[in-house]
Amino acid sequence: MISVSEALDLIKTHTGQLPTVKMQLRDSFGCFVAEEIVAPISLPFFRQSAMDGYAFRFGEISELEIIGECKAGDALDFELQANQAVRIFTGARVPDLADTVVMQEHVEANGKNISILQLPDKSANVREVGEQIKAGDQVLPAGTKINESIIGFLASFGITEVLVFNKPKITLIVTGNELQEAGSPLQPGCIYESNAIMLESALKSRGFASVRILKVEDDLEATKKIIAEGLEDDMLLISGGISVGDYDFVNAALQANGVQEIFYKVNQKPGKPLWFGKKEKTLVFALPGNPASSLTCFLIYAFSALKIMSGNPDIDLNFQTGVLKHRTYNKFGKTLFILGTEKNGELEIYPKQASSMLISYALGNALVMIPEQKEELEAGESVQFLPINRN
Ligand SMILES: Nc1nc2c(c(=O)[nH]1)N[C@H]1C(S)=C(S)[C@@H](COP(=O)(O)OP(=O)(O)OC[C@H]3O[C@@H](n4cnc5c(N)ncnc54)[C@H](O)[C@@H]3O)O[C@H]1N2
Ligand code: MOO
Repeated sequence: MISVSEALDLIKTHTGQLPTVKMQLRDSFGCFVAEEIVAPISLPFFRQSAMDGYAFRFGEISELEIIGECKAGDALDFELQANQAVRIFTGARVPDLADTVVMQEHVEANGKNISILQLPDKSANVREVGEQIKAGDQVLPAGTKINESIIGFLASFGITEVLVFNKPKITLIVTGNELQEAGSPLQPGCIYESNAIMLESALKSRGFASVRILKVEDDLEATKKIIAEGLEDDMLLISGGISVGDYDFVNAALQANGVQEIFYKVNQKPGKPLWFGKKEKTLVFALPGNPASSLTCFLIYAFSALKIMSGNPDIDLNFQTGVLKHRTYNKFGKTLFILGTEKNGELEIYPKQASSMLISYALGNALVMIPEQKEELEAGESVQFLPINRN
């Protein structure tokens, strides 16, 4: 059985970035920029007043004659003399011959004249051309993730579309005869289905909004058919049916669909029977059905692949180091993923850790990784953890 790091390396080897696409700026939130963006214009594009007040030529004279008015959106210019001022408003074009704006609170207005009561510094309250950024300068390097601030900044250049890596389209197939939808009392032998909504939320909260959910009974022919449908998308996630029972049909159905197996089973707990494969552009992760196994395999493996596909340059799992609050055991000779809470770098591990349970996942904020060769860890020993459930 391969190790966690071997599995991650195989995923990296077999996963590529999706093609780039020109996307409308308004739709680009969370996408990764595929090429450097340079400023098409300088910002500000023209000299602007930063205050409501009066534009004038800085000098000795404090009594000024108002010769006109310029409000935001006007394209006017004025031939200003040293003893003249223009009434001006925030965002309006500053006359070429004016170099300073005095805010209106600092003058006394007497009809067509003003007296400056408090002289500002020379050049005060004038936003110069290119003060923020000059035409041709770099706005963003390739690989930047687009957020709301960036969308606002790009919009201020008049940019309406950006070249980004496409976001993967994902199909999630949920298998299992025992799975019942919420809304009616549980039937004998059944459980409420919870992996679909959990994985859908995990995807959506990480910016992967294109998720189609399909459900199938434990039946080989039906599983083959639904997998063929799921293979249309960039990633196929399958929950359950990947173990060795007589009613686990996913492995056989993947093979029947010509999906190439890259690995099956990782030396870890939970999530041992993870299956990873590929058919043409589609990556397939068959996640073990136990809820904690499914989520762990999603967080460690499927999410790593999604990051690569979407052009995220930060493809590593961002493990952090913390110290254990209690002695902890690993009796399995496998990499153990266990849940706990982390506070100021100290990790308290929950007592209930099982692949069938979500209780510790739901309460925890840290997925702690215990290496396979470690049988016993002392209180105070350092371990790696992945922050989870933080926002
Ligand atoms: N003889 C062996 N049996 C099992 C082995 C093994 O090596 N030899 N491995 C065990 C491990 S480890 C895991 S993990 C599970 C994985 O099984 P499957 O991927 O085939 O999953 P299922 O059998 O379909 O379901 C397992 C478990 O999870 C519940 N489940 C499934 N889907 C959902 C869902 N959508 N929502 C909520 N709960 C779900 C299901 O009812 C089962 O209880 O295999 C072990 N067996
Ligand atoms: O690998 Mo399974 O997830 O231990 O129950």
